[in-house]
Amino acid sequence: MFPETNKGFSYEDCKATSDWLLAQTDIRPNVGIVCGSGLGGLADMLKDQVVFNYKDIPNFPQSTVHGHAGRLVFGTLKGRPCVCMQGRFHLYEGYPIQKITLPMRIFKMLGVETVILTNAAGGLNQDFKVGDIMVIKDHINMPGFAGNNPLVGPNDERFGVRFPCMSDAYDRELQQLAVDIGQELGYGDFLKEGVYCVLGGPSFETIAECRILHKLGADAVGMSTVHEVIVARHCGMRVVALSLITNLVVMDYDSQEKANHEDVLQASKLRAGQLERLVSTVVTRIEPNNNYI
Ligand SMILES: O=P(O)(O)O[C@H]1O[C@H](CO)[C@@H](O)[C@H]1O
Ligand code: HPA
Repeated sequence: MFPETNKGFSYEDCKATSDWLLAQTDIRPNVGIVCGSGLGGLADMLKDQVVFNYKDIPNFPQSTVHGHAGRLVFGTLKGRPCVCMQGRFHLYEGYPIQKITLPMRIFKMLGVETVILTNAAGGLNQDFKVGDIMVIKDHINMPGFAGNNPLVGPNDERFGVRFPCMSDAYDRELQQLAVDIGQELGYGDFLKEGVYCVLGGPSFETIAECRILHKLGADAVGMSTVHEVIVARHCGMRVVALSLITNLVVMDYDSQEKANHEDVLQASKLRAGQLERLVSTVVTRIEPNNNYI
């Protein structure tokens, strides 16, 4: 009934991968972190590291994008066991959508309860500046409008329900926690909240496309995160996601600005340290019993 490419990985495939990982480390993470473009330094914060190259992990795709190292790092952050993807997968790399989101199901099987995702994104909101950190409160899944959703294909109820709710995709308490911590750290001037819109990429948006996205209510645009969030929510993990605004999109035909990935990576360096501090503080305030301190 479903074409071969939509079948994704079975529960047993995912279990084989997570068992393979668990057999090689004593760390039992309850927080999973995904590093966006140029934000791989987040993984370097982990102590007592056990590192796996993606190429060595059964069933894992390979990272092909500059700024995504391709390593799964287990470790502790101020004593809290974590696992961190130093490099994620994107639709435009050519992998089936079920493959780019496979790590979320592996996270779940490793024992992860909370996923913290980061990304580099283009700012659509006219009040945003390069270097702003946006706490994502909602998303627009553009590829999903055309049926490109990671949950397409047979549904295995052991992962989650056939029709998962997405109106609560971004955990409100965790959002508030991120905002509160941002304020405490003195980030008020560059801490924003908003809606992230995902496109397939890899071409950046045209001026007309940016204008539409802005009119639709998106504050930032990128090529990731949303697919991972859908799969993470499907299997019941809580999600908080942060966009680093690395460029302002071009909305004006008189502008000479041109988006490019090297500038994105360069700009992510500006705030990488502060973003790392925000994420690590969020991690230390999440209790294993899912309460916040
Ligand atoms: O979303 P992350 O992985 O941070 O990467 C962003 O940066 C790349 C474009 O420069 C795209 O892949 C976009 O999605
Ligand atoms: O302007 C952008 N568009 C899409 N993805 C991005 N990732 C960083 N910046 C951008």
